[in-house]
Amino acid sequence: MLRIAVPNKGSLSGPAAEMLHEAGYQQRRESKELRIVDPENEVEFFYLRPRDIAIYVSSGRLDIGITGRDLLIDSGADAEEILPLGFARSTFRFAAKPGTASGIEDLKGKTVATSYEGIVAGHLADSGVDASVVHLDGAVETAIELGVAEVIADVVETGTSLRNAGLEVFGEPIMKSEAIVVRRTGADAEEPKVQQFLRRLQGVLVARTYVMMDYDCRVEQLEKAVALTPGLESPTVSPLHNEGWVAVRAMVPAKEAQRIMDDLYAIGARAILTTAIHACRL
Ligand SMILES: Nc1ncnc2c1ncn2[C@@H]1O[C@H](COP(=O)(O)OP(=O)(O)OP(=O)(O)O)[C@@H](O)[C@H]1O
Ligand SMILES: O=P(O)(O)OC[C@H]1O[C@H](OP(=O)(O)OP(=O)(O)O)[C@H](O)[C@@H]1O
Ligand SMILES: [Mg+2]
Repeated sequence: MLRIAVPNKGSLSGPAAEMLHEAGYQQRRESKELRIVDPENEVEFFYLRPRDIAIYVSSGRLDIGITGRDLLIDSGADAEEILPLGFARSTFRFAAKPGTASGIEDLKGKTVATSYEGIVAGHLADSGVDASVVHLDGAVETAIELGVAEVIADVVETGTSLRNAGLEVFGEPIMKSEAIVVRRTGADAEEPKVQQFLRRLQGVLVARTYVMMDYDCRVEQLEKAVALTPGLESPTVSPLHNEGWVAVRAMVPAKEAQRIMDDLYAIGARAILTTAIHACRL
């Protein structure tokens, strides 16, 4: 049975459960459940604090886990990223009152408040900057107003929390994060159960980003049309009853679907349809 760690709370937990559900796995019915078994899929899910997940996985007691890239790096655990999942995207940045600092070199001798001490201490050491780090559990934006630190380092998504606290980011982003799948560093990459789990999640990612497109076009326009819809391997082309016409079917990126439909129409394609993909294996 594959043992998988899933975030039990916070920004990662809802979207992770949704993705697992879309991939055909049973998920817990109420938020207090700590573990569930999905016997049909031979998987056991453990609901853990996102911050702890890389540590459990590195111990080898759990096979894989879903966490944030920033949390993996912060933990320093012996675990590695094997698949990015595209949700909970954020950057990790320094911020301060406007005019306080413009680059990391300005942090010398200052105090930085953060919930991600591992990332910040590592980044300061790599940059050769001598600054103090104070660990806070959350709401670190308030630490400057309350005099605990001159600078903070925190997760930034929309920037609303910083704006509300009258703070501004400075310097280069320390890192970019998103939800990821992790496993113990050097664990068997070919393990069939792990591979099957990853293929299912990849199927969800593709189903979310692609749509299926069908259209009819004249044979003379086929090469131009196929250049607009190259598909993954290559599009399916079938003859139509009307001579001189073919039907074409290909997957296209959902974001580009409307533009591609306009371009196909412009070269004479007709009956252009898109349909959602619910699941797939590539
Ligand atoms: N506003 C946000 N937008 C996108 N990702 C976020 C946001 N806040 C936190 N994250 C991501 O969520 C993960 C942290 O999860 P964690 O549960 O520790 O904190 P949280 O989501 O802020 O929840 P809480 O503060 O309620 O405990 C990190 O990977 C972080 O990058
Ligand atoms: O750029 P934004 O869109 O404002 O998002 C970033 C904020 O979201 C998270 O805070 P959360 O609400 O989880 O509170 P916390 O600081 O207590 O973790 C994070 O710690 C930032 O404060
Ligand atoms: Mg938070």
